[in-house]
Amino acid sequence: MNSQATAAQVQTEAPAPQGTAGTPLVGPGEQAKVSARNANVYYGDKHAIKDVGLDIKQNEVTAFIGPSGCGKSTFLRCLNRMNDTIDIARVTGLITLDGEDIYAKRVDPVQLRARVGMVFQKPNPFPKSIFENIAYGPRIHGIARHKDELEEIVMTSLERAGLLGEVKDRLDQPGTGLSGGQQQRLCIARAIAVHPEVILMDEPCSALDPIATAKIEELIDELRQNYTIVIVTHSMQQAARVSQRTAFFHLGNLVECGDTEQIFTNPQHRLTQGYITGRFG
Ligand SMILES: Nc1ncnc2c1ncn2[C@@H]1O[C@H](COP(=O)(O)OP(=O)(O)OP(=O)(O)O)[C@@H](O)[C@H]1O
Repeated sequence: MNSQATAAQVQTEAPAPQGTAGTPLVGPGEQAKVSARNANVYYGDKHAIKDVGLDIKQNEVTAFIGPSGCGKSTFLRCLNRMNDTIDIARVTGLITLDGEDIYAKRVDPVQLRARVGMVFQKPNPFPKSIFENIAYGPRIHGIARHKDELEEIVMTSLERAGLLGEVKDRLDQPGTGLSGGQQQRLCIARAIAVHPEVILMDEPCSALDPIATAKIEELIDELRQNYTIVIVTHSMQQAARVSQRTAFFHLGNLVECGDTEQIFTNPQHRLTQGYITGRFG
């Protein structure tokens, strides 16, 4: 695209992004794995997420970027009802998984969170053995019927999380004794063990060194063959490396969402351009 066209397409108005509140964002014939329409989140009087509409495609990595406090984590938590655990949080609008309203009365949030797993900023293994960290979820969700099956799930999950080789001889040792990067991969293995369809990651590398970060990024790329992944990140380099789609948030608005390459090379909104070029944020 030439620079004239680019300049013409960069909007100069304040963030009232067209098409983010309710229009379908996936192409014709495409089914979004997760969709939001007119999603709002309030913490008491504070309006933290404002009329957001977004489609998340299956087997892709979608990155949420934007300045601190813009609502990335709040919106991420809408996608598996983690905001339910915050007393003052209120969510309105429609959020669907495979077309079904996840806030419908019949939906059990615990079952939902097995389908839409979460990995947090700080690795948070349970104070139990490596084996038990993984086995706990399948056991309480009734996924494994007997011991052999449980062992199989633990091994497969560790393998998929790229951790099996490092821990196979110490499965009975505490998960908290692993390095930070290993702990985060253990948390990813724990999420995988209950057979999720979507994995939400809230700044999963922010507590890790560059080598551990690179391992998690490689893992994210592998995992998207089998899962739909949404990642909140402060690192634009990370968003560019791991995601196929990027959504830029600002002051609770979804300003722009598109192919990652387009967002980073040809953003449509001046706020996105300002953020990715480091002019604010
Ligand atoms: N539990 C809460 N109670 C009240 N306000 C909250 C709560 N959590 C978040 N907020 C507010 O909602 C807004 C969005 O916060 P959120 O953590 O979602 O932003 P973020 O983009 O993820 O920020 P960061 O990049 O710094 O993690 C902020 O103004 C924040 O202060």
